[in-house]
This record gives sequence, structure tokens and C-alpha cells, in this order.
Amino acid sequence: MAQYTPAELANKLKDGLLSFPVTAFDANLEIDEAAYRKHLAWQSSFDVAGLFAAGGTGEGFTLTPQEASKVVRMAVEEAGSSVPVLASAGGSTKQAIQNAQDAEAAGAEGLLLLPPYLTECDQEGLYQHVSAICSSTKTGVIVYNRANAVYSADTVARLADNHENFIGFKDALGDIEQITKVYAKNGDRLFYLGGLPTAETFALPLLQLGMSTYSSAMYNFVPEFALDFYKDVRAQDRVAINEKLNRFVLPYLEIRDRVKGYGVSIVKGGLKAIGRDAGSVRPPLQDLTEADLADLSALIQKAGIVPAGATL
Ligand SMILES: O=C([O-])C(=O)C[C@H](O)[C@@H](O)C(=O)[O-]
Repeated sequence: MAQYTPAELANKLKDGLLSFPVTAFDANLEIDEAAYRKHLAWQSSFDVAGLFAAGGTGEGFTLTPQEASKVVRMAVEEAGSSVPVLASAGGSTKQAIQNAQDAEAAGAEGLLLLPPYLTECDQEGLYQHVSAICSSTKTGVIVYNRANAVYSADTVARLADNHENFIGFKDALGDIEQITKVYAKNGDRLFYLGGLPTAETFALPLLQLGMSTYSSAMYNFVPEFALDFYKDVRAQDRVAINEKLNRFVLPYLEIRDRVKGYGVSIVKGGLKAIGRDAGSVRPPLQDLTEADLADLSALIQKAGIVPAGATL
């Protein structure tokens, strides 16, 4: 049973840092329940505003619907009493409705709606798709603006007018003109979150465009650093942000960009580096090579951001 109305959820999420926990796997690449629960307990012990289970960094794209709903249920059990847990939905309209209903039954407070699978689509089709999912659940729905799901300002406004539980717009395209149009038309009716890879990189400029928060993948393994970074963004402390970009974020991008798909693998690498191993990534992703993992460990150490109590 949800603890937040959609409007309360939006209010809670918009002014705090958000994150996407990794999904822990064992040596056979099956879900490692104990390791996942331990990770969620740790992640929710900090002042994070929302956790999106089985999202992109949680390798939701490798999970069956049954596995995804199991992961969401575990996340709710471990973290739900202190932090709102959100789930994701995707695929066909029917599949996304099923995901939404499973997530609601598992106790998720909200939903991130991923782009429809594979096909091209235009605004009326997108509207019908999102509308059907919003109508199928009482929880808050956030659309994910990326790939084939690029929402015009008018489509966003139409969804907002017709669905009270449509609460948020997450962007992973970084098209300044589009974001400006969406925000200018919809203002405070929604909340806006940045979701480009390694979202810290863009957090300050996107704040000016209305994005008061973002999804931090690095929060998974350096939560204190990620929270400090978010504080600097909200204070618009350009000097502190530049210092943190140069000390950790930009050299981190250099490792992340060595192999396609490392955007997720490097997060599991970070957990390995700090002694909180959440296992390997599932194909089609690949784990960090030993050399890349060594570089990441050295960088975390050099940047002085080893989490309290970690062994490195
Ligand atoms: O679905 C996801 O995991 C994301 O939104 C991507 C990350 O959290 C991204 O914003 C990042 O890498 O910081």
C-alpha cells in the first residue's frame, strides 16, 4: 500500500538526490538476494530522496518481468520504510501495464516508464501509450525522455492535464531546446530529473533548465561524495562543483568511456573496489577488465572519497 500520493511523491523526489541501485548477481548470474538486500539497506541509510529499483543501472533490461517484480519487492522490504522505492515499466503497452500493476502490488510508490520497445512512434501514439499506463495504476508515473520516446511540450501538457498521477519528466537526451519548451509549458505541474549518463556531469547547467534533481549512478558506491555534489549543485556553488568534477567525475568518465556499456559495469566495479561486491553484470554488458578496475580503485582512493567503513 503506497505511503505517498502521487503529488506527495513528486514533492519528496524533486528536492533530493535520486539513485538507481544495482541488482546483485551471484556467480551464476542469478539474483543474489542477500547481497541485494544488504546493498539496499546501506543505500537507504543515507539521506537519498528516492531509489529506483531494477532501472537502467539495476540492469532492468536483463531481468524477466518476474525477476523485476521480485527485485522491487525486496527493495521495498529493505528500504521502503525510510525511502520511497520506484520501479520501472517498459516494452509493449500491455507489458508496461503488467509491470505497473506488479510494481504497485510489490509496494512501489511510483514508476519510471521506459520507451516503448523497438518501434518508431509519434506524439499521438506516445500519448495513447503513456495514457494507458497512467490509467492502469494509482502510483505516480515519470516518463523517460530518450530513444524513440521524445515527448513534445504539448504531449507532456496533455498527459499532465488528463492524469493526476503523471508527475515527472526524466531526460536522457540533453536537448536544451526541447527541455526548455517542456519546462516553460509545464512548470511546477511536474518535477524534472536529469538522467544522462553520469548525471553529475550535467547537473549544474540542467538545474537552470528546471531540473532540480538527477539520478546518480555513482551514489551506489560513493554515496557521501554524491550527496555532497548534489548539495553543491543546489547551492549553485560553481567552484565546489568544478573542484569535484576535476577530482573525480571527469577522470571517472575517462574509464567509463573505454568500453560500450561500462556506464553500468563501472558502478558494479566501484562496489567491488570499495569491498561491497554486488557480483558481475549480465550480458550483453561486460565487467571491467582487471586493469580498468585497478584504475578505478586508484582513482577513488586518490580522490579521497572512499566511503566510511569501506576497505580498499
Ligand atoms: O536508469 C538509470 O540507471 C539511469 O537513470 C542512469 C543513471 O542513473 C545516470 O543518470 C547516471 O549514470 O548517473
